[in-house]
Amino acid sequence: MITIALPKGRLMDETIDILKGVGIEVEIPSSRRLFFFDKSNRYRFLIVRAQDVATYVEYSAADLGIVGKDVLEETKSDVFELLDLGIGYCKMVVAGKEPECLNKKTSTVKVATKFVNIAKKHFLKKGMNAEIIKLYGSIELAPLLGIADCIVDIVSTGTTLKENGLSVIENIFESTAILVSNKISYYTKNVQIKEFLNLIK
Ligand SMILES: Nc1ncnc2c1ncn2[C@@H]1O[C@H](COP(=O)(O)OP(=O)(O)OP(=O)(O)O)[C@@H](O)[C@H]1O
Ligand SMILES: O=P(O)(O)OC[C@H]1O[C@H](OP(=O)(O)OP(=O)(O)O)[C@H](O)[C@@H]1O
Repeated sequence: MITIALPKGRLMDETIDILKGVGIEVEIPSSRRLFFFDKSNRYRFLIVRAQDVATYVEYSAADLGIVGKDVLEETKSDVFELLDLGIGYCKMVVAGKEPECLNKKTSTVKVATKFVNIAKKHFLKKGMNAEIIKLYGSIELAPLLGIADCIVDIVSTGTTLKENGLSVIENIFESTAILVSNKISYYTKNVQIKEFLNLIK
C-alpha cells in the first residue's frame, strides 16, 4: 500500500477528478476523519493542508503528495518532483498600487506576503533591501492600508488584485500542482510508485 497526501482546499476537487479519471475509486469522508482508503485498498490518502503536503512527504508520513509549486518553492522540501499535474495554475507575482512603489533606492521596501522565503529571495536577487511582513491571508489589504509598499502573492484570475486597486508589477514564476515523492519511498516502493505514476500520466 502507498500513502498519498492530498491537499484540502482548492486543489482537492481537481485532484479527486484525476484519481477518479484513472479508475481509482475514492470517496472523501464526510466526517472529520482525515484519512481514507480507495475501494481496492491499494492506496491510503491523507487529507492535509496544502502548505503541509510536502512536509508530510519529506518526513515519510506519506510516500507521495500533491502540492503546488509555490509551496515547494517556499518550503524547499527535500522531495522528488515526479510529475507536473497541470492543475492549480497560478502565478507568483509582486503587486502594488503602482510600479513606482518599488522605487525606494535609498530605503527599504516593505513587502507583505504569506511567502516569506520566496519574497526574500526575489528582492535579494534584485539587490533591494526588503522588510518582509508575514501575513496569513487577505494580503491585498496591506498596500491599501499603508502597512506595505507591495505584496508577493499568487494571482489566478486577477480578480482579487483588480477589486482592491492593485496590479502586477513583476512576475516571479508560474505554479501548477506537482506529484512529489518521499526520497526513500521512491526506491523502497518503486514498483507501486511507478505503477501509480504511469496510471496518472
Ligand atoms: N487563487 C488561486 N487560484 C488557483 N490556484 C491557487 C490559487 N491560490 C492558490 N492556488 C494554488 O492552490 C494551492 C492551494 O491553495 P489553497 O488556497 O487551497 O491553500 P492555502 O493557500 O494554503 O490555504 P490555507 O492557508 O487555507 O490552507 C496553492 O498552493 C496554489 O498552488
Ligand atoms: O487572482 P485571484 O483568482 O483573485 O486569486 C488570487 C487570490 O487567491 C489567493 O487567496 P485565497 O483565496 O487563498 O485567500 P486568502 O489568502 O486571502 O486567505 C491569493 O492569496 C489571492 O488573494
